Amino acid sequence: MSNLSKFIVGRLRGCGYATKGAILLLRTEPSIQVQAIIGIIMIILGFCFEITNTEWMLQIFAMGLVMSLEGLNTGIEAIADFVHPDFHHKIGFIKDVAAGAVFIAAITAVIIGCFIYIPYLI
Ligand SMILES: Nc1ncnc2c1ncn2[C@@H]1O[C@H](COP(=O)(O)OP(=O)(O)OP(=O)(O)O)[C@@H](O)[C@H]1O
Repeated sequence: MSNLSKFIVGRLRGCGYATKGAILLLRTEPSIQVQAIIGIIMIILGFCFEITNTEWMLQIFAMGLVMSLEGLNTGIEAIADFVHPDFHHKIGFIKDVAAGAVFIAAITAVIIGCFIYIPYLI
């Protein structure tokens, strides 16, 4: 197999693992499930209010940002529990800052949502 073929097969395999991970997140993580439901509601609202292409881009970007950070947060929590299952203040710090990153993204998404939808409502 040539280097190019090996590269392409490797990347395709990587995409397969990543898809499996995304499905695993959606099937097992309540936070991601809630975010996915909110995302579906926002998509329906987007069609109802006929938002512009730029607004769609911002909305989809905000949703992707929150859900991808939630996935990273889940991974960090899993690593923390694996390397140190017992109580430790550093594990608490690690989990708190990872959750804090999701919170910042969620606040950002809410602000973007307000900028998009409030003008349609007033
Ligand atoms: N091993 C630990 N040592 C110290 N503090 C911890 C530990 N495990 C959890 N905590 C504290 O409890 C909080 C919640 O942790 P937990 O792992 O339950 O996260 P969670 O956000 O409830 O995750 P999920 O609901 O996705 O399982 C952490 O942010 C941290 O402050």
